Amino acid sequence: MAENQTPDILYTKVDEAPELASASLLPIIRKFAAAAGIEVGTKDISVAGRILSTFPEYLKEEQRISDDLAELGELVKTPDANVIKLPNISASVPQLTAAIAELQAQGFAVPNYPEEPSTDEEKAVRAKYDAIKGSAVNPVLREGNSDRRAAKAVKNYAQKNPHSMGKWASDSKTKVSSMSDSDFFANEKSATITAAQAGDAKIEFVAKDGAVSVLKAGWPLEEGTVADATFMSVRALSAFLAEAIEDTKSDGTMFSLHMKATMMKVSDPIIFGYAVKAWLAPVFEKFGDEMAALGVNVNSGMGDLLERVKGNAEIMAAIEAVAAERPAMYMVDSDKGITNLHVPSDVIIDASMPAVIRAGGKGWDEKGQKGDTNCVIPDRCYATVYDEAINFFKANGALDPSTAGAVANVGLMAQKAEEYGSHPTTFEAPADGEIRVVLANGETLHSHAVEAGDIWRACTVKKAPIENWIQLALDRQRLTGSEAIFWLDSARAHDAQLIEYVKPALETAGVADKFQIMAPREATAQSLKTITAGADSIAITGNVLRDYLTDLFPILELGTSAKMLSIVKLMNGGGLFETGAGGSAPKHVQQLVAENHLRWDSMGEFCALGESFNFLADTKGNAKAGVLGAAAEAATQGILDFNRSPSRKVGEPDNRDSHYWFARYWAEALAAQSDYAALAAEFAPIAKALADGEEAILGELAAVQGVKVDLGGYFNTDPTKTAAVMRPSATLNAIIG
Ligand SMILES: NC(=O)C1=CN([C@@H]2O[C@H](COP(=O)(O)OP(=O)(O)OC[C@H]3O[C@@H](n4cnc5c(N)ncnc54)[C@H](OP(=O)(O)O)[C@@H]3O)[C@@H](O)[C@H]2O)C=CC1
Ligand SMILES: O=C(O)CCC(=O)C(=O)O
Ligand SMILES: [Mg+2]
Repeated sequence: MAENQTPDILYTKVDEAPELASASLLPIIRKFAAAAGIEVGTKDISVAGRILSTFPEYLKEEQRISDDLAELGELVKTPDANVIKLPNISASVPQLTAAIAELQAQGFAVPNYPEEPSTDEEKAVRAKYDAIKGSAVNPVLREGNSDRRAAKAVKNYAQKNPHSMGKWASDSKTKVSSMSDSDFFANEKSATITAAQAGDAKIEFVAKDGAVSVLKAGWPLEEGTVADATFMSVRALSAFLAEAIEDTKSDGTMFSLHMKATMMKVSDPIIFGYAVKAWLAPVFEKFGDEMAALGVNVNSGMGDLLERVKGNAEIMAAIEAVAAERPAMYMVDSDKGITNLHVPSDVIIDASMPAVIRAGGKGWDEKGQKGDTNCVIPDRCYATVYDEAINFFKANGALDPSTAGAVANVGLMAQKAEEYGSHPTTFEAPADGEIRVVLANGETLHSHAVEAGDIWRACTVKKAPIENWIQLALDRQRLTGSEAIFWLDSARAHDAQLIEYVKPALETAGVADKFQIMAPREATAQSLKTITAGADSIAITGNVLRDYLTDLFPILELGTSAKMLSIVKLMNGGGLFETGAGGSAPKHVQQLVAENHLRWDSMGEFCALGESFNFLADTKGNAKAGVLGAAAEAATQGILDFNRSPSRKVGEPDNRDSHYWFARYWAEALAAQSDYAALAAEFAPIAKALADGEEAILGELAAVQGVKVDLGGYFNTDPTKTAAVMRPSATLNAIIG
């Protein structure tokens, strides 16, 4: 590779558990790749990295770093992209402010997050931080639709080694509660943009007196784009939340709220804030002004609120008095007193609802007791999936992972598709009035009468991504012969527009009989029936259901979504290989710091690695990459066959042990192959050294566990300290270099 050229493969530097894992795994990957002349570069997309690259003017020359996310965002639009993307933090405001404080303490003079920006400078800083906040990475890199599924070997392993499942009682009181009206589902309008309507649209607010203000101008709508608008009435939301709290109390269950405040970074923290307000309603009635003066912002959660009011004994007493009257609360960490409402990013629906369902409908309350829970999901667009799953398991008992088939997913994700691209077009109504979408030709596309504070949003999905998604579905169905269902609700405005694309495409391809179109509730019931019978199904879904289902089904089938294969065929020809379908597992970092055991499972990385090398082989005719890819697949199989995945408990093999085994099986497979004699010769002594060193290496890895460790930071760890913690085997390091 010539200098200054993009490396053959780019591996992302992220945060939390997967980044710790990289400190051990990446040196191994680099060594093996280098032997085949393949360069593996890195790009920093961590939240700390994004903060530092955004504020060069606040930093000393030597502290400045490049804007790697912007560079990657360009690269994924080219056929040369070959990116291995690990999960990264999508920061809520409390996470963002914690990261800022840590960087400042480390000597980086980045500005504070302006809670209430007033000067122009503060407003500019706030706008920059808002671009770092929430799901700021994935939508930039996802220039393709997603193909998420369990590799055959992973699925076979799960069937042979079924994980534990909670029991579902038919009289379980666990349920899903949603609004019955005035939510996003009820108010949705959708249309497909015609040639005459295409061009830069704007979003306007029309006050009661007729005054028009522009909420967003220059909003490009291309021909063929499906453009939606909807809103949630906050008056109805507040009434619903108050009722849900009372209902939970009379059920004798615990209250839980499941949102996606990270990807839906504008709307969902607001909804979360209304829940905090509803929970503490009597306190707000009495002390609303005092709390406002103390800078309370409910959208940041109860944790932030308590921090601000803790000096006021009266308010604290009022909060305690309310707690005594409330139902039990679903906890994030009952030992530490962290509730569901503490931080908006602690309970994230895609991971949290499957965890409840896998546990047999159970959560943990303040006393650390297991119990049934009222799962509050205000909007109905997708809540029906969980409602139906819960009904299904109440009626049929828990899924049996030893016999269950698999639900794979083909997700419409490219180019900020659907709700997950809506944050720049989400607004709180400034007053009572009307919000409308006005097209380039002057026509009003959608309009809604709103009340002050209502959460209005518009979102789009473009024609080329829709067509690409349908094609991907056709390909996956043809390759597998599985049941294939488009999860689309003909009674929902947006879905009805998509069906207008899907039906003719299926007819043209002559495969209409191989696909079904079902609303999410019916599709859930059908898919669960199919996998219960041991067969497979392909869920062809929009972006939100892609996210939800690729945690739900793997967590039920495999025990975790960490083992998913997550391929994004980029629309311009490149490849983005996401590792797993889960997140950055903050719990795992806490455990590592407390007892030097990292239970992160790198199966997602292993699967992505094989795919990435194979892709390099296919697209660049790099035969050596193909050999490395096949050997990486054999190593992945070895991890499964010999049970080398990390254990959850200190004192047992962890993430680092699994990397040793991966390196060993990889080297053995390379030494054994005959396609490239030179590679075999190069890896034979490495394989031998790894085998000869087994006892020493495993001993050195085991010896370090059980004590506290220091990483020199949380968001911006010290690379030397992290490497020392994650690479504690001198014997292994001597072989890997
Ligand atoms: N693609 C991406 O970039 C994604 C990023 N995120 C971000 O990650 C953070 C945490 O999100 P959260 O919703 O809590 O989800 P996580 O998936 O990080 O955590 C949920 C649980 O899943 C299990 N888990 C996840 N990955 C692994 C793994 N590789 N090995 C073993 N177990 C695993 C762990 O459970 P156990 O208790 O069993 O160990 C973990 O505590 C947030 O900042 C979120 O925004 C979230 C999803 C995707
Ligand atoms: O980008 C994010 O915030 C989370 C992404 C996610 O959960 C997913 O893609 O499954
Ligand atoms: Mg997800």
